[in-house]
Amino acid sequence: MEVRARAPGKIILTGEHAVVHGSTAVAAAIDLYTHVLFRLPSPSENHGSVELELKDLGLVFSWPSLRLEEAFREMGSLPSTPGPCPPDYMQIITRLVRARAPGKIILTGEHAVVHGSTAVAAAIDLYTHVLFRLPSPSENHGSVELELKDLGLVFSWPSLRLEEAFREMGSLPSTPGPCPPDYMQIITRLVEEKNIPEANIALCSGLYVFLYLYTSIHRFKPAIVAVTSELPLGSGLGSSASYCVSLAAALLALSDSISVDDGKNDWLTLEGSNLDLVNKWAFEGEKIIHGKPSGIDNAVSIFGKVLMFKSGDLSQVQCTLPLRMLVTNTNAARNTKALVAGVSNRVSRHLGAMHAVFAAPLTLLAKN
Ligand SMILES: Nc1ncnc2c1ncn2[C@@H]1O[C@H](COP(=O)(O)OP(=O)(O)O)[C@@H](O)[C@H]1O
Ligand SMILES: C[C@@](O)(CCOP(=O)(O)O)CC(=O)O
Repeated sequence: MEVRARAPGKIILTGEHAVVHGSTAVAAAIDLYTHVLFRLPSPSENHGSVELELKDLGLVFSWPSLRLEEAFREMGSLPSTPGPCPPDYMQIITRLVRARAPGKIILTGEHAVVHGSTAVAAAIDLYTHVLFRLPSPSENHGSVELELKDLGLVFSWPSLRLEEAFREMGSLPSTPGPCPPDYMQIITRLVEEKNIPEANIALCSGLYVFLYLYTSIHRFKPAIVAVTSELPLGSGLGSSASYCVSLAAALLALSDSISVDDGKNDWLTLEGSNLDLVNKWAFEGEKIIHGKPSGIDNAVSIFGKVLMFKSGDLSQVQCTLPLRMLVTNTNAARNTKALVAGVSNRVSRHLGAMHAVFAAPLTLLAKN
């Protein structure tokens, strides 16, 4: 069964805007139409979804019928006569996820941990928050938008532009792994197009991470992602890891890769394989920002509490008393990627001396 409908556009000859306030307007239909073709799938199509093809934009959206049924189950009854869209209905339609992940403080073993030594780190109660939402139908939003709220910056890539840019890649990654060089080249180009001022150049790596995670998990689907952080950026408190973790968690929560319980309004704590998946993606993000991270920052941001970490293995440190720490922000700008590379350079020149330095804090730990 198939139905086609069309309806024309209009031109307002006089009274535009005034008409909103009760004045008279004169308008005429024009002979440009929007066409809708609506068809029920044939039995052989084995089609269990509601599919929307926005042909002019080359976009297809599909919602499995079972998914819709599950999402709207909490609504007592669904509207069936024309009326304003009820707010709870709109919330289900727009789909919105908030995720947050904490920063960290490394108590001992910073840098040494990159070279296989043990480090001890604790999560702190300052968070990066990510809000990820799919636009409502009325927003007419054909872009992937990233709002960095604290910095007052908005970056937007039209979905069609992303699709065109990535067309040359055979297949896009969909499981966590290092960003392939040709993928990174395309991402770099997409960020360069934004002409980021020199003062904000450190942000570029955060944008690379965003585009890598977003396109790997959600391809080119239009969406709005807003980031805010309680952490100072680039001050050693792990803002990059908490950015990567909260971003990965928010993106995965609205994907098919992990399922979260929609029914609850409170914060959910991810567990088990879901947590591991977020950790893997976040670590790939950290690699983009830091070059060769140890993985301690994302591990602490993911698992919380106080952790002892060595070459990817971690164990929880039992603390019976609440830890109170006084942290001072020196406001001295630093670049973790360059520092990590600098230490590696020193290790290659003075191996013995550097290993003695790395081992010293552990001797202290062992004595206490
Ligand atoms: N809230 C955020 N918004 C955008 N980018 C962020 C945010 N937090 C961290 N980043 C990214 O992480 C980088 C800071 O990482 P890094 O230099 O390792 O410092 P930190 O010690 O805070 O982790 C920023 O330059 C940016 O690329
Ligand atoms: C220097 C290092 O030990 C920690 C980096 O932490 P931060 O991103 O500067 O907060 C590097 C690492 O462990 O990957």
